[in-house]
Amino acid sequence: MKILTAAQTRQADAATLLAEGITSAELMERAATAFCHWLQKRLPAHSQRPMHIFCGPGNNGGDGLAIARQLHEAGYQPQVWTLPAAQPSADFTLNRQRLPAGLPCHEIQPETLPQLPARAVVVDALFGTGLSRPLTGAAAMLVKHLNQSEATVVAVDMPSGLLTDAPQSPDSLVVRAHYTVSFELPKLAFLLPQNAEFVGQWEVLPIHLDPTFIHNAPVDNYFVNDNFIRGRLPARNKFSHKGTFGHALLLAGSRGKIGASVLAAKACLRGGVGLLTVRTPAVGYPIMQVAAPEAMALADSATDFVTELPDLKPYAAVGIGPGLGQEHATCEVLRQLLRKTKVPLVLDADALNLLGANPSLLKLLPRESLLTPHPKEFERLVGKPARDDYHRLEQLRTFVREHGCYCVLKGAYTTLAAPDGTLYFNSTGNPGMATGGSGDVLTGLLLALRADKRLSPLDAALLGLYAHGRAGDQAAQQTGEAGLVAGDLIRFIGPVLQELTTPLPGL
Ligand SMILES: NC(=O)C1=CN([C@@H]2O[C@H](COP(=O)(O)OP(=O)(O)OC[C@H]3O[C@@H](n4cnc5c(N)ncnc54)[C@H](OP(=O)(O)O)[C@@H]3O)[C@@H](O)[C@H]2O)[C@@H](O)CC1
Ligand SMILES: Nc1ncnc2c1ncn2[C@@H]1O[C@H](COP(=O)(O)OP(=O)(O)O)[C@@H](O)[C@H]1O
Ligand SMILES: [K+]
Repeated sequence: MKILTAAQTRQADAATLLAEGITSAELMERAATAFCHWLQKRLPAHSQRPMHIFCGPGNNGGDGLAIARQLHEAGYQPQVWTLPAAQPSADFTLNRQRLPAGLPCHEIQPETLPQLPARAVVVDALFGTGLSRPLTGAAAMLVKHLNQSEATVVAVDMPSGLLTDAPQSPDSLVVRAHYTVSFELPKLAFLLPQNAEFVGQWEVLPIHLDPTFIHNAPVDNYFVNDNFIRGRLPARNKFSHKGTFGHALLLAGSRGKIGASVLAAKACLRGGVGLLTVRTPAVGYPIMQVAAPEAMALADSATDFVTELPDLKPYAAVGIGPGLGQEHATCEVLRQLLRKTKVPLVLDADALNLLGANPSLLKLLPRESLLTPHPKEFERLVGKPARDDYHRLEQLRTFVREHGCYCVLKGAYTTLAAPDGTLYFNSTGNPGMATGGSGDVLTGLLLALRADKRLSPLDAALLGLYAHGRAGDQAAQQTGEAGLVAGDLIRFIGPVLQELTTPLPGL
């Protein structure tokens, strides 16, 4: 799914009017109907909860007025509030005129702000994608009032005051919505941690914007949902053998962190690798052999950490990092690996910390390597903290372009950056996965997919992220989010990959 900018959304709007031969008021009516259906499913008219719809001067306000009329017709009793405005938009004016006589509509004044008890439902239709500057005056006063109330707030398209694809100044006022109901495609603002307190739970409803426009629109950002993933994992050929799926090498573990290597090894095996060899410090050798008998283990001559790089000839892909430690000898293993390898690399955890601490290593990074930092590891990699979440995304684009690599910034909506700077925001996963070892499982799974010669680097990375999150979602249904441990994810990798496998075409 593409993520459009605010400007592109306006163009999509215009293209739709042209392609369908409809008026902007008709498209607005469609958006309002979609919103009302969403609300009616959750809040029946007979609930009798007080409802206040706050409308701004533009088309977001126009949506609010159309929503008010439609809800009134469906038996709700909303009250409408408009901001004083010198030049409201044409569709605002039209929908203001179309309000039925029995529907109360007031202009907002400081002394007439309504009481908003906890039972009240607020529809925020003040500003959407047309926001052009921080809120001041009556709008600012109203947003403060909404944010101080205990009412349930549902934002139309955007929480008012939030910009669609750029950070606003830190002291800007923004509505804190519990729900944001938007149209057609997700907005970049919804995917960033710094906006979570404003956006709440978000959803996009289809309003059938022109598919040709969307298809042709050039974008930097994609939202990775089920549709986007379908068709990327081919079914296994009847005559395939373990060589088809590759022999992976994993360098992982140190004393006290052999568990990380076991989690990554098991995830790699469940991710469908043909063969797996794990280079483990001697202390991990018996543990690995017992915990993951399907994997071959190569014991290092050092007891506590990895100090020797095995001969790389047999391997189709190499993963390095989980539980590795940052000993000097281990750093030298990484250096040799970066120099010698000719096959895909997956780098995680301490391998990334070593890269961050040794810029000379970063220069050796082979093209198309896949790095999987969480935000702190990413900060160590680039050497300076991000000003905000938008700046971090820019740092990510710069980093992958400079190093010709793929980089996965982990967290909610884990973001994959491709070497050309395109960003892919993953839609699966849940906060239950914020538990030690989840990242090790991801490394193992990605290693398996990079060893599979049938997959492009991009498809392997997208599939790995999506399947990892989906395994987390399925695991959490059984364990609950708090009860989820990283090992639970591994059990679900196989079934999830099966679900995502492309079936034969139907007859
Ligand atoms: N394709 C779709 O998805 C569809 C989108 N639709 C809806 O249209 C919405 C976009 O409408 P929009 O372009 O009219 O912008 P909107 O957000 O109402 O604000 C613009 C007005 O606010 C003003 N203004 C701006 N900032 C301000 C400030 N800080 N303080 C005070 N005023 C400020 C600005 O004035 P100006 O900047 O010109 O001075 C202008 O008057 C979109 O979010 C969705 O709800 C649907 O109807 C149909 C399908
Ligand atoms: N709130 C969340 N929503 C979705 N996924 C999450 C969330 N928190 C963590 N995750 C996922 O869990 C994994 C955690 O990785 P990481 O921080 O490296 O953990 P560890 O180092 O303990 O293995 C990442 O894949 C991340 O995307
Ligand atoms: K709004």
